[in-house]
Amino acid sequence: MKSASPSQFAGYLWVCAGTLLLVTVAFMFYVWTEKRIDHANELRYASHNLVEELRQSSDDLSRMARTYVATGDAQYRKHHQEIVDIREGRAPRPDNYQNVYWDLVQANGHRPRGNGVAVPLMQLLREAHLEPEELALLAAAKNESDKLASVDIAAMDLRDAGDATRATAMLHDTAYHRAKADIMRPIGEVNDDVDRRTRQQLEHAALAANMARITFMLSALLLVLQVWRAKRQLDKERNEAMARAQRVGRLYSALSQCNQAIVRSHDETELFERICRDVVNYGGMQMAWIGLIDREHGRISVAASFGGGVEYLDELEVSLDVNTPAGRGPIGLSYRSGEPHWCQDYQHAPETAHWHAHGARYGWASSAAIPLRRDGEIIGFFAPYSSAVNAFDEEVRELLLEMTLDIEFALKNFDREAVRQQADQRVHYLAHYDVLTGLPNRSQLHERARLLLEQARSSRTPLALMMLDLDHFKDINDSLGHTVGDALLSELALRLTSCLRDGDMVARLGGDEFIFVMRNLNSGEASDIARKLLDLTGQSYTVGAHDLRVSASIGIAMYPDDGVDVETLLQRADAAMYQVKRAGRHDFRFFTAAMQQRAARHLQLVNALRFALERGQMHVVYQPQVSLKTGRIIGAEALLRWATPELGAVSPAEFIPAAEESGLIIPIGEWVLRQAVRQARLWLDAGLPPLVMAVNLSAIQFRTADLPSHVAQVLYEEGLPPEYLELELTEGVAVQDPPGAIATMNQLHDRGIRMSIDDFGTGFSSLSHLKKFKVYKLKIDQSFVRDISTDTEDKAIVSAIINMARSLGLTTIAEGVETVEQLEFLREQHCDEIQGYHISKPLPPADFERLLG
Ligand SMILES: Nc1nc2c(ncn2[C@@H]2O[C@@H]3COP(=O)(O)O[C@H]4[C@@H](O)[C@H](n5cnc6c(=O)[nH]c(N)nc65)O[C@@H]4COP(=O)(O)O[C@H]3[C@H]2O)c(=O)[nH]1
Repeated sequence: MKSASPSQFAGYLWVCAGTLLLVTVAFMFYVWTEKRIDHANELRYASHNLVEELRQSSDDLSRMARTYVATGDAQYRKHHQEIVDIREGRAPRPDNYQNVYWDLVQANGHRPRGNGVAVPLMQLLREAHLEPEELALLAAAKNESDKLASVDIAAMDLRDAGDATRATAMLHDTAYHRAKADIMRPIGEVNDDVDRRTRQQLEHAALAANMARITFMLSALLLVLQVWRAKRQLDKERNEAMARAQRVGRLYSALSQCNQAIVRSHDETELFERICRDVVNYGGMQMAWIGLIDREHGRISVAASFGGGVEYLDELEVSLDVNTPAGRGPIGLSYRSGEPHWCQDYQHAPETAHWHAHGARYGWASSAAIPLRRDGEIIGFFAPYSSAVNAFDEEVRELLLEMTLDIEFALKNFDREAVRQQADQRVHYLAHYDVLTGLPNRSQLHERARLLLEQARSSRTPLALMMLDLDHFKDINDSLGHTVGDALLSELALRLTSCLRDGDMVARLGGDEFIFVMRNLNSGEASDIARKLLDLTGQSYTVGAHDLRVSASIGIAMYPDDGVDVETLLQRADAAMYQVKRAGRHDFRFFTAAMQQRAARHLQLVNALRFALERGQMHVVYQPQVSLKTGRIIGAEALLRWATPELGAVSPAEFIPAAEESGLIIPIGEWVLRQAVRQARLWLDAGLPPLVMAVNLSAIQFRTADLPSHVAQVLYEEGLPPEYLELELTEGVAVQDPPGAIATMNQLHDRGIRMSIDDFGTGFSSLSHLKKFKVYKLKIDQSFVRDISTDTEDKAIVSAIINMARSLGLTTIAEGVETVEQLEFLREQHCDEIQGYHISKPLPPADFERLLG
């Protein structure tokens, strides 16, 4: 799949050019060697001509001399002289001088014209590239010839002198012949030598020419080969360019498919699958997979795959651990470098060695590992495989990287979408569920309860709606903190859920209030379940270091008897639950019509109480407290009275609990305290006998953080010494948080304020606690006093309380004393003080003053 780069074809062209140069050089060498042969032949020819000219000139001189001697014709002597002159370079050489000078003369009857250059023959011979030995032989021959020419001249002179016979003899005698032979022999030797030398040169030149020819032919062949290769390469490159163009086109369509996949995918898994499919179908890859990092196990798990040979992944072992072979592959390398890894030759690359055998089965020839990032962190890898080596050229890499960027972009979008969906789900959850317990909240309760009611209606079956509220749960929150309270509620929610049957529901309305909606349940079964719930709630809770116990109050409303809609049933279960609370808590009750009235009354009271003080509807009355020892009034209990035009006079026994439950007891109680303290000061100022003013303090008031300082402040502002004030506390103040109650009592005591325990005997005070309380008086509840004249048990209780108080050094006062009998019994038992109608009903201040006076 790899395309040859253009430079490779250019390389081939360069090789062709080089080969062409070689061909040219070989050819030139060949031409040169051929020329060398010609040159050698030429030299040989020239040498032969010159040597021949020496021989011929010598012969011509002899012939001229002999002819002259024979004929006496002067021209021959002239010729003789001309030949000598030409040979010595004294006369110009004839234009077309042939060696046979005489023949020239004879041919046209004219003497040869001397148009050539006058050069001595010996000089020409010296320039004829002859060997020195050859030149020496020719010089010797020339010398002999010159000598013989002198003999010729002497013979011709003799002829001129008339002695033709002797002249002829001189030119034909043995000496002449011998001299001639001495000329011819070296010339022959030189000729032979030149021939031999030339032959040698020719042989060398021929050898070189052959070599040059072979070189030329071979290089020409090579050139043809190179041209063929270049042509083939060019075709290959052209084909590859076309294939690349097609592949790039495919990859672009893969990229476009990838973008479509991003748009169309709804989640990560779908996207990954589409990407793998597109890169195979459109991107020309054989197989592709996406693996995600499994950080827990330090390996890669396949998230999506597509293509031929995906079975490869079944047994694939890839890790990120550099210490294992499976962690040193392309993915491991990419993970550690943070860069894509391109393995262009899968079967031979060292990094894929671990998978060579496995990959060979599927024909992988190249592979890539491209990191996928989310928020900058590598979360996985995109791994395309190809059956061609070098599949990942620049374009493919760029496109794959672009695809990867697109995938990362999509992941970011999915994350945003997921965050948005999570936020939506969270909003939905918060709208329908209670965060602390995971139970349905009020809105979900309404929705589901409506459905359950629908079902009950259509199946004509009963349905119970129960409201469970923890007793004094606020005390746990206040004393141990909300974390402990929350933990307890969570645990409680689990317990309550365990009681549910399929299709029933429990919801938390907030605080410590839980609602159950239970289908197909008659009142008997509802009672059983309520008991079970009370039992479950009452079991101990271990929260951190605390071992806690709580109780609950449950109100039950039944469909269809008590109501047919959620609102009504809720309201009625609430009324029933309220009644349980009023009746002492830790119980369950079914709704009754009377309850409804009471609940309505309660609501009416609370609403009216809000405006009672500002509308001046309240006042305080005072009931005297008498010492049994002296019979004198030693104190007064301040008792609140409330009357409205609509409700008339309302009993404190009715409105005080309503004020406590609504929290209104705080401002009202403060008002009473101030009124009572102010009244005590007025009586002191009026010079009446000093008495202790007893003021009822609700448990809720007692638990306000700044109570001691507030009381001290009121005393200070009203100018009453603290010893004239007595706070009547109920036993309940210490039940929830004994250490806290003791601390408050200590602070009050430190400020000189007295405290008594009201209604003693009705609560759960333990003696051990009582010892720690800084109270000075116990007030025996009137329920015991009422029947002491007739009921022996009450007698015993009252007697026990008085004795116990005495042993603790506490004063006792009996309330609700209405008869002499009661008074007598109390006196017998050494009760210290009494209070009751027998002495006086609670009185307005003026009446009280009269009583004192
Ligand atoms: N049958 C009968 N009753 C007698 C007799 N002598 C006194 N009483 C009544 O007994 C109650 C005594 O007050 P308590 O036990 O503190 O019980 C009080 C007290 O707990 C609460 N209360 C009244 N005023 C206040 C107040 O200002 N603050 C607080 N926190 N509670 C108050 O309301 C309760 C009821 O108060 P009252 O209706 O005023 O009722 C008073 C009083 O009128 C008697 O011989 N026979």
